[in-house]
Amino acid sequence: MYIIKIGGNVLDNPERLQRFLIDFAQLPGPKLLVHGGGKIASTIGLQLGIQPAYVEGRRLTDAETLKLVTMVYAGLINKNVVAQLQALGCNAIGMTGADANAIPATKRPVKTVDYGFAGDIAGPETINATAIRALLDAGLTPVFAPLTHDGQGSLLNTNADTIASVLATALAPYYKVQLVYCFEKKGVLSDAQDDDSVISAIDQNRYQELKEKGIVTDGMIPKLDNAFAALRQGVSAVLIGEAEGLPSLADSEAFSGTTITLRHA
Ligand SMILES: Nc1ncnc2c1ncn2[C@@H]1O[C@H](COP(=O)(O)OP(=O)(O)O)[C@@H](O)[C@H]1O
Ligand SMILES: CC(=O)N[C@@H](CCC(=O)OP(=O)(O)O)C(=O)O
Repeated sequence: MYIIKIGGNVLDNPERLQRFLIDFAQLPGPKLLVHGGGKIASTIGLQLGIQPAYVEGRRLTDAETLKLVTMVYAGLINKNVVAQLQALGCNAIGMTGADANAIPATKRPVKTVDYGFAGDIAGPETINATAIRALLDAGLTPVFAPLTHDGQGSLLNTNADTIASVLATALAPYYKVQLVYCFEKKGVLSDAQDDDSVISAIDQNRYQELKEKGIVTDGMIPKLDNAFAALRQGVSAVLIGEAEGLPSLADSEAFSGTTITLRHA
């Protein structure tokens, strides 16, 4: 099955999003979509007087920000993506981690930084894979917003790349899972200024090297950490590429993005 993550810079662009959803709707077999939306939440937050703040790629989520991201992720983005997929003949069902107790989490403990209502997922074993499989078996396509819950009535904000990785790992015992991170660039680049400098494959050693040289930075670090975590825990394949790359997934030769591997092939 396919687990696809779509990032905020594509969600923010109606034409690119529509093209991506057309391709996603056409993917064969069971599939699941995880969306981000950090950029849209920040833009709408600023209009409401809420300043975005991040530490190491994770948003500081105070009580007001939690309300904001709940409205934006679970409401505006999730429901519009579901409606667009319905129009394309894909029977999507919108989800957060609270729905069907799909993704329980715990509020991140305060150490040097107080992340507020940010949720940490203990591991794939805490995911309600039974409920997600029931949806897939019913022919539905779950569309996850990046929200989890603490089991005591509070939603929590969780990085969308992490949600995609943990869901892929939790479903790996039941399906041959291909996890694909789609974003606005063609893949992991060796030169941030050159869109065509895609690195075709990255293993763990190369990743260390790229990090040390400052070639891989910012949001790409948690994305790659999540990619390797998924591979180590039974996910069959992890790919990072542009949103327009979905039609090439069936043919690995045709895929022009970055393939993540544990060790060099
Ligand atoms: N070597 C690299 N190649 C491509 N993108 C990179 C690289 N290093 C850092 N990045 C940054 O990582 C970002 C993607 O991660 P993230 O901000 O989490 O976005 P999203 O969640 O939308 O996928 C890119 O927009 C880019 O700015
Ligand atoms: C805790 C945390 O950082 N949550 C993220 C969730 C959204 C997200 O991951 O969006 P992209 O995939 O578009 O970056 C945030 O609020 O930005």
